[in-house]
Amino acid sequence: MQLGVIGLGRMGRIVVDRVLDAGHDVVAFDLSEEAVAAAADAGAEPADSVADLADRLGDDKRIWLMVPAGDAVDATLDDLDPHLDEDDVVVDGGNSHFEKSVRRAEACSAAYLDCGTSGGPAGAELGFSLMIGGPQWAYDEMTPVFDAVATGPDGHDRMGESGSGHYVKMVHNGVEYVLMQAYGEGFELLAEGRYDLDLESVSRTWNNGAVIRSWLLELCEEAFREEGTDLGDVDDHIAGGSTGTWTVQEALEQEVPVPLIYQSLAERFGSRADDRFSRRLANRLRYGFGRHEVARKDE
Ligand SMILES: NC(=O)C1=CN([C@@H]2O[C@H](COP(=O)(O)OP(=O)(O)OC[C@H]3O[C@@H](n4cnc5c(N)ncnc54)[C@H](O)[C@@H]3O)[C@@H](O)[C@H]2O)C=CC1
Ligand SMILES: O=C(CO)[C@H](O)[C@H](O)COP(=O)(O)O
Repeated sequence: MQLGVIGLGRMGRIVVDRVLDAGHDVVAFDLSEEAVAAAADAGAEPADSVADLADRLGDDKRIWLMVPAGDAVDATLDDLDPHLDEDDVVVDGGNSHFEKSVRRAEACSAAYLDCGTSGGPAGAELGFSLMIGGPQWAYDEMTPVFDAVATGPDGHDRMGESGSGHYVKMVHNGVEYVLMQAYGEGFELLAEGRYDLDLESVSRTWNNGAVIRSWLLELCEEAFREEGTDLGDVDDHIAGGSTGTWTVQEALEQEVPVPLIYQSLAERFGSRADDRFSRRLANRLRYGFGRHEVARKDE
């Protein structure tokens, strides 16, 4: 099969390499000329625009988008659409909002598959977990590519109709936030608690047979090994949060209680301010109701 890949960053480059390794052909485009040149060095055919990529693919185009979610997806689809027809297939492998994917599928001249991708850069060797939504025929058509990009045939499946792939990935990310928060709280208690513990040793021991072993726990072990048991100079600021926000918004709309996911998201937001208004007000209110001394900033 011949696959066009648009977006050759951390994730798109892995798609290129794994598809080439499986014996398929790849035509590659990115706004970054360096990224295109690097993909060409790896064996892909370089394209210098979206239109050029489409021309090089010929009939029955199979195209994988791995650009940042949002405007970049729409801009790419705007450029691509005049070159597409109903026999073509476009996969969006990024973290797009599922409702946008539904709208894009309706507007796209080709069959459109929304594909939640999990595994991060470690997927270069292991392969990804792929959660796919959209027409069955298009999923079947792309199966050789999904087999190559995923861990194998069990590493991908069609979740259902359009939007369902990105919906499942959105919830996956909400779960990811909670697991990170749970490990974080446990290790914080161990770090601040009664015993002088080596947290790399704790996580390594837990990773070997414990009920709570997992890949995220392996990444905790790696973090303590590389940063030290006190995490060295790693800041207490957590970036990101869009997919967790969408999960909470959807849970509110569906009236499904997800307190742990919300709490984990709130912890992220809280990490971005050292000077919380709510804490300052609570400090002052204790004076109001109890005449407790107000701690002042210059004290
Ligand atoms: N990094 C990760 O661990 C994961 C990322 N994702 C998702 O995969 C998508 C890609 O992520 P990364 O590869 O990490 O991002 P990245 O920032 O490493 O790469 C994005 C690439 O897209 C290119 N690009 C941007 N706009 C473009 C356009 N209009 N046309 C062509 N190329 C364009 C950039 O030049 C860059 O090379 C995002 O939606 C992200 O949320 C999903 C799962 C895991
Ligand atoms: O999807 C992912 C992992 O599964 C990506 O790493 C994503 O970039 C995480 O973003 P955020 O922390 O903002 O939710």
